[in-house]
Amino acid sequence: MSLSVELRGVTKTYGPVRALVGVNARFEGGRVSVIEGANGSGKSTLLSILGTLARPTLGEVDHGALGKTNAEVRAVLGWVGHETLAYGDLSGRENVMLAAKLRGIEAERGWREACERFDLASFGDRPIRTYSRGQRQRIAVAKALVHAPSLVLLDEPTAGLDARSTERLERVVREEAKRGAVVILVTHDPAFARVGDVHVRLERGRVVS
Ligand SMILES: Nc1ncnc2c1ncn2[C@@H]1O[C@H](COP(=O)(O)OP(=O)(O)OP(=O)(O)O)[C@@H](O)[C@H]1O
Repeated sequence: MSLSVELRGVTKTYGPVRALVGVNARFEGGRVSVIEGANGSGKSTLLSILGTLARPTLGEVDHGALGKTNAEVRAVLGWVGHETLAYGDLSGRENVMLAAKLRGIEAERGWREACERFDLASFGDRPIRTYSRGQRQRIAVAKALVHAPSLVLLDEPTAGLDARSTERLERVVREEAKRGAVVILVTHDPAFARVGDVHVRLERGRVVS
């Protein structure tokens, strides 16, 4: 069954601020969708609503076969937000293995695959608190994808990445879509945005294309 997420008339307000206004959009599995727009246009808010991490003030979100309840959707969610959540005293390897275990994946296999995919071997055994920003980001993405999630939501995933890591991430993002996942990302990087099959542009909380 093909996967999708659909928003119908989604509005999100924070007090007097209208972060999203009547958004209708459908995101299909097997494609990479890129959300674009200026600072404050509502991109992160949209991603949080798609990931069940925020609730719309008005309107509906239909996750279809991804799940009916928030818990069901979160079980198949791979999320990278602005803060890279990781245990600083544990190594990258331990962080990825823990994420794998929590998701019911065999930890060693989870690490091996992540290590190959994101080239983590050279720093994987050091504590995360000693990492550079880009190294942290690579671990964050590796952790998010360790369970082959069906819904992949990435908020500025190239933050801190060098050209080589950005290219690697582009390949990974395509692979995730190829296996059928709904992949939606936010980026300010025009070169990386070309990974998108579909582009959704927000202006002051409204979809303009
Ligand atoms: N928790 C919050 N409380 C109050 N206002 C908020 C909150 N979160 C977001 N906003 C406001 O909602 C609007 C949309 O914010 P959002 O973070 O979705 O924008 P964005 O397009 O992701 O921006 P950026 O490109 O800067 O990351 C902004 O005006 C922001 O100030």
